[in-house]
Amino acid sequence: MELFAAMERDDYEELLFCQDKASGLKAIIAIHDTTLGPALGGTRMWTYASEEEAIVDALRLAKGMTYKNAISGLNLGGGKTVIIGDPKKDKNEAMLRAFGRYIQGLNGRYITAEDVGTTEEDMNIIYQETDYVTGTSPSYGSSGNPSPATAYGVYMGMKAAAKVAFGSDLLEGKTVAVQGVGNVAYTLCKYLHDEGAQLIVTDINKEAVNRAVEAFGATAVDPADIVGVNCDIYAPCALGATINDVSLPLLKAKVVAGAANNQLKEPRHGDILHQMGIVYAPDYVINAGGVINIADELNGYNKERALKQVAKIYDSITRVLEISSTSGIPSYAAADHLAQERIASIQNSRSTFLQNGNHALSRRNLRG
Ligand SMILES: NC(=O)C1=CN([C@@H]2O[C@H](COP(=O)(O)OP(=O)(O)OC[C@H]3O[C@@H](n4cnc5c(N)ncnc54)[C@H](O)[C@@H]3O)[C@@H](O)[C@H]2O)C=CC1
Ligand SMILES: CC(C)CC(=O)C(=O)O
Repeated sequence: MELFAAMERDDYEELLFCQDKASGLKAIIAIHDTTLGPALGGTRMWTYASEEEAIVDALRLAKGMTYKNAISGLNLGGGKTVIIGDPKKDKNEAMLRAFGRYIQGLNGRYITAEDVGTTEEDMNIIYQETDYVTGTSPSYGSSGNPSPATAYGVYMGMKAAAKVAFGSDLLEGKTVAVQGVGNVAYTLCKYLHDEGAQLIVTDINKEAVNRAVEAFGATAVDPADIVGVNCDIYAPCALGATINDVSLPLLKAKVVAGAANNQLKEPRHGDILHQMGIVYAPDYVINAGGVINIADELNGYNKERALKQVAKIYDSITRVLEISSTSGIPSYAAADHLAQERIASIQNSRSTFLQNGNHALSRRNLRG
């Protein structure tokens, strides 16, 4: 893989490879863009088939965070980490602490949190080594695991998409097919069940499926069958790239709205969804609840204030779908325009001189 070419394509700032032989740490921190502020994005631990697959995932996820944070109105840039390994077998305290020291070395350019394969307890361990970690336990004054806030945002965004597709945002009586019933999707299923939606679920983890069947009376199907089931709404809530050439012809839903990052394998799959008349709630808009919640931590966490912000995902999805409809462009493209516009407007605003610690004048004053 040509690393610099890959970074140049989407103008990444930095790619950091972190290795610690004793603990087994092999991590990749990708920082895409810090125009709006420090890069904030979670740490994913996964058993990648190859180092290249891990790098590509880190890069794609980091760029997604830049756009997510921008469109959500946050003063944060985009970054993400992947740790190569099986979170059930390979994770250990020394590894997380070694990783924490790498984050500390970035001196605030990157702030981490949970993603697939990492937990609130892991963030508490990382916190032993760095200040630049969020999603630690509430006892540390933090907002805790971001998944419930993410689920709430997905629920609100799904309602907004349903309004466009079905003329009403009521989900009662609608059938929702959920791919992956992990941390986010379990809470999402609770919201949907409470509103009277019917659930069809799948997961590669049997326990996760059983939990949703028992709690919400969901119907379970095999992972290979979920995309083709008869349903009104399809909610991808596992890993990325599941909207692709294989899944698209099978899709029967009128709406795609779920928590997973990077749902479209390639942008052209978003074009196909648009041509098929399927209402697609762009992933990084609908799943921003976790980062919106966590961003509130940086000002001293207030749950009520944070969840009010998360609820606005309903308006963000409505706006994106309106632009898509009036401009005749796919919804993912409408979202990209809005995110790019915000970054450009900050980048292009007049840069008036402000004396700060980094300027030569201040350094001279400090030296006396
Ligand atoms: N946790 C959060 O706050 C946020 C999560 N996301 C994204 O949402 C998605 C889910 O995240 P979490 O719920 O936190 O992760 P999780 O690890 O708790 O849940 C993912 C679930 O998907 C299942 N899965 C994996 N591959 C599958 C497949 N091929 N078919 C069916 N099931 C499969 C896993 O067994 C697991 O139960 C991820 O893409 C994540 O990046 C996005 C924004 C925030
Ligand atoms: C705070 C995290 C939930 C942010 C993140 O990594 C994401 O939104 O994917």
